[in-house]
Amino acid sequence: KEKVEITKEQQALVKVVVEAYNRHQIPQDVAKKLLQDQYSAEENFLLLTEMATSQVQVLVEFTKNIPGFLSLDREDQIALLKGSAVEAMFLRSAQVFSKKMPNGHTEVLEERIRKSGISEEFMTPMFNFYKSIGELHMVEEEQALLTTITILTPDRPYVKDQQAVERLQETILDVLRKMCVLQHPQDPQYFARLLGRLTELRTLSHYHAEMLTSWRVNDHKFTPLLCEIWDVQ
Ligand SMILES: CCOC(=O)[C@H]1CN(C(=O)c2ccc(F)c(F)c2)CC(C)(C)c2c1[nH]c1ccccc21
Repeated sequence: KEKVEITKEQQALVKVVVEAYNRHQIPQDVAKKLLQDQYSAEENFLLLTEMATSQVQVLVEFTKNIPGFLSLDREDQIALLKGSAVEAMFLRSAQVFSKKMPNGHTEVLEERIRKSGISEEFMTPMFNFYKSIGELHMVEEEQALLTTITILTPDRPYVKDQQAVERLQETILDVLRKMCVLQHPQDPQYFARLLGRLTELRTLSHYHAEMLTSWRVNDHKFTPLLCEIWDVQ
């Protein structure tokens, strides 16, 4: 039985990433606002765009704290951010959605999200993904490292030095794999299941591109930052 142990520098790496991840939490107040009152679809949509805009700002701040990220080529940093923004949004959404809420709140939240002018066809895969993330009961280290792995995906469009990104991603994958073995000794497949979620995430981000076209049709407004990061208009 191979003795799995996390080295001192790996512990330091996890500490930096988790602290950054927790420091850059989305203010939960948007979710609370959505839960508070019954708004119109337009108001719900506006709340969601506010939530997405602040999440992008949070994402940029978070990536600066990923060890090695700022030493990557500047244009590659942008390519990684742009390429992972939607996936990071859905990962964060899933984490917000699967947070323990007073009973009945999750259903209300789901119903409010459904009534925000988004076509029904995207809701099913989206909520299925949230459920599959929720079922993993990830600890915050796993959430932070999984988000980091998503950001450090080497094969995003326009990334020039993929090897440099791969080296960084491998460092994170290695410590996450060890943590999963230590954290879930009874479930040797846990690490594989975590990575399987990243595949589901990519599918969701394809749906998101289609969602955008349907929103444009109903002339929904987006913030300049969202237009930039989501390639809208
Ligand atoms: C963490 C940042 O996440 C977002 O901003 C998501 C939030 N999304 C959620 O399902 C969601 C999850 C938990 C909540 F508590 C909540 F309130 C929403 C997904 C989506 C509906 C597709 C969306 C978001 N922003 C938009 C802007 C315009 C249109 C659509 C969205």
